[in-house]
Amino acid sequence: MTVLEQASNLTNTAFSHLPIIDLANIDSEDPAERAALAQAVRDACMNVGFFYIKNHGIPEHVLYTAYAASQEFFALPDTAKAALDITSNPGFKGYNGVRASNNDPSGAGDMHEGFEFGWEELVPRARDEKRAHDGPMAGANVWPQELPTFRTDVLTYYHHAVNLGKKLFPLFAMALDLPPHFFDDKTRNSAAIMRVLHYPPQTGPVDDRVIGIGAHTDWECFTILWQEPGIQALQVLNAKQQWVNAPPVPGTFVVNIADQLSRWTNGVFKSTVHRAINRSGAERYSIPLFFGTDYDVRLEPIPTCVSPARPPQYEVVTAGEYVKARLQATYGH
Ligand SMILES: O=C(O)CCC(=O)C(=O)O
Ligand SMILES: [Fe+2]
Repeated sequence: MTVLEQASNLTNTAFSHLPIIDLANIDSEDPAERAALAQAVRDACMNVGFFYIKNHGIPEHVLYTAYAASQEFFALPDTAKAALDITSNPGFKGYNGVRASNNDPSGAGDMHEGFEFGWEELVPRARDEKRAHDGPMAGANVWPQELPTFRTDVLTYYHHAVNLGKKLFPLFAMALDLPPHFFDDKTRNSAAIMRVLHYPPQTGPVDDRVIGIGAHTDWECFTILWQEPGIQALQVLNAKQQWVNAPPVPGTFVVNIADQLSRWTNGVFKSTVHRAINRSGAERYSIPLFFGTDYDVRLEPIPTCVSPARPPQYEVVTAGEYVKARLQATYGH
């Protein structure tokens, strides 16, 4: 079945859990195995917009080191974190405090603090060609001077996650009836933003307008999310408007389709609403990587996703313009 045939046959059943996709065959030489994997990805992207991936290949110690570094960062005094405030750096890099962001326009501020950074070589370069095309999103990363290994600890995980993201694009391409390398020349410059997040526990009565992160969709192509083990917080909205829990599953990441890929696929892939509430009583940390296309790519509908019966649904914008507009709305500047 072509991608559009499958899209027009969708029954819109409300999902009750997120599928788990095993990436063990991602490098398989066997076309049948790769096709089966691409079909599983297509089903998940059309029906849910979210899935877990296992056998992703990122070593546990890399994750643990980034996690430990983020705990140290958020334990710094407020003055040290405020010195890196996201509103004083171009290109939305740096720290945002508790309730400084608001992902749900009907909310009153997200109950988390975060720290954002984008592409940077592990060995810094005076002029990084990969950053020369960032346009509206241009701006260097900032790092806490108090923690000498923080930069390396989180950037090491960043590079692993970016490499994993690059391996997912051929699967998305195959799922969309495109040649496997369709996205290669649109993802040369790794427009990928990582955010380390800290959610204080919310106990007792909770104002629904002030939750960990309010209901939202993500803005890039897809997100690869690491969640703190053992703490349920993430919830995903299904077609019946029910919140479905997406608990951490050991050895997996959550992957979700975001707005760029949904717009690019003319709505064939779903960018699904989600939120997080930490009612566990303990601190919670999570680390999303938002993987976009190069910021100068125009999000024109992919040809396999358009037909007379399914005309283009979205205005064409560049990826950078789209992300910047959403960041401005969320951080209020
Ligand atoms: O922390 C989480 O589980 C979700 C974070 C999230 O949705 C986001 O940062 O966009
Ligand atoms: Fe999100």
